[in-house]
Amino acid sequence: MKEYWTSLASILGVFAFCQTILQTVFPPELRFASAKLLNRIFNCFSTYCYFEITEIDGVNTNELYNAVQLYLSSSVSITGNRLSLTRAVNSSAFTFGLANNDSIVDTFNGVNVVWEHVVTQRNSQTFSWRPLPDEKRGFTLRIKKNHKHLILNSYLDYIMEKASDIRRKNQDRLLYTNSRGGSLDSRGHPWESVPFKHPSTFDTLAMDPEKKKEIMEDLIDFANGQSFYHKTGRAWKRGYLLYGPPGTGKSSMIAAMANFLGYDIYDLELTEVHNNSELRKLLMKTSSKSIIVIEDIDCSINLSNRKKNKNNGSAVSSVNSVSVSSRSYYDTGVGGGGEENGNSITLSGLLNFTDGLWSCCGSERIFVFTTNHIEKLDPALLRSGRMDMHIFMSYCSMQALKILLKNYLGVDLDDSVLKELEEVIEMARMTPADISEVLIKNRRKKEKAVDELLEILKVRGERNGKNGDVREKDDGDDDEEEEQEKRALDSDSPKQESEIEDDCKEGLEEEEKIK
Ligand SMILES: Nc1ncnc2c1ncn2[C@@H]1O[C@H](COP(=O)(O)OP(=O)(O)OP(=O)(O)O)[C@@H](O)[C@H]1O
Ligand SMILES: [Mg+2]
Repeated sequence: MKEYWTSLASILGVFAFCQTILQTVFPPELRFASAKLLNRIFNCFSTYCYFEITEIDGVNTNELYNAVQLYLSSSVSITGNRLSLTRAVNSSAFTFGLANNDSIVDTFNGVNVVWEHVVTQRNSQTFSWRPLPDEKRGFTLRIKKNHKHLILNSYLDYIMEKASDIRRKNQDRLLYTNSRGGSLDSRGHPWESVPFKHPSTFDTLAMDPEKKKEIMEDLIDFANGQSFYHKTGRAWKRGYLLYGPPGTGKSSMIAAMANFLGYDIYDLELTEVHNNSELRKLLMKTSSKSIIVIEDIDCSINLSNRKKNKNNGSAVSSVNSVSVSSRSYYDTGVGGGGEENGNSITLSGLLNFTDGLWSCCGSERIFVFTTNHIEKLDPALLRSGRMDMHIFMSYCSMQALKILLKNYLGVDLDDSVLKELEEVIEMARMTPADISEVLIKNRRKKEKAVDELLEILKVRGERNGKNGDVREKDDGDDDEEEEQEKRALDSDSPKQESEIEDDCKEGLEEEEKIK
């Protein structure tokens, strides 16, 4: 041991001596190069190697830095003496961290490594096309050279995995939005986030239990399907289309999905996206284990079917255009849309977003589109691979009503009352949103709630019966669902503008009636 210390002292002595010689002998312009050379020589004799993990890697935020920070936060909270303590805006969780320029020893597979948190002031003259934080932060990992190949890769994988576990467990899941348009924040992110705290779950969701079970199983299969997707050569992603009248629980279903899987939500506001490349950049900045949502896809953008040019008898696909709603509904951009004007995204851009090469630049991602009018969507958008599962959110059925009664009033009703409700529920065509309003209003007086609900259902049922806009009971929701989908999927031929106009009017009239 004594010999070891003696040789170490002599090496350091030689190093200091060489540096002094350099300072005095070499002119200042050569000093930097000679110091670098000396460092290299010293590194050859050192038994350690060092890895710098900077917070910002060129122009992008370094995911590994965030992962290390989170990973170390779990161990420093137990072992550290001097800790930094942070709480992100709108977050309910405190995060421990290594204090600036402090270090900690970690052990992996019996090997000790040292992490140092290095914080320096950023040179104010550094040129950057976007604002950078004042401080330059990074972690330095020190590993013995002979352990490097043994642990480095598996250790980093382990850190990434552990960090995402911690993130999911400790941190609030996040709801991201692109409301800032395409502009980036100081860390290079186009998305803004807030903690996601929607209380909707599959338990609170009122819908047919069989259908609910099917969706839950599909989600579980997806989340556990890494090896399956790999084996079959498919990108690990899945698309769900939720369609049905307003107030039937489409947004609630998305929240329930996110809560069920523990995923973040990216709520993509298409009207804020200016062109295809911006759409691609947004996609690239989404993380794995997330749900990417485009709500009311038929309203936020103007979808024209893939127009077929019937000239010369041949069906040629022309401009596949999706114009943002800042333009008029009927200004579909045909012939004039596209990326050229710099202010519209094209249908092919949207299709590639969901199923192109770029769509798999991350993994384990779910796309959810919602619409009140499935028939207005281009069949290309609905095909399997893009929207793998089409889920019809229907008016309140008896099964769904039972769930609402249980959740809102906390009671199982008598068979006689249930029978009365069953007789009128289908004909009334009320949405779960309408029904829950009645129940919320009277939640302290349960009997009154049921009486009032029965009354309203009867009145609505009679009115619908008189208007004749409800088919026979046995014609039910399934048929409606099938018919809507069939219409949407069969509509390969383009709609005339007059047809679109009729659709739109019909939709508005229907919504008025529902209200
Ligand atoms: N199936 C349902 N189960 C439980 N609650 C529901 C359901 N549908 C609607 N609700 C209630 O109604 C409210 C509105 O529902 P939600 O926003 O999910 O409807 P939506 O289908 O997304 O409507 P829109 O098409 O207008 O966006 C929710 O806050 C929820 O409380
Ligand atoms: Mg909604």
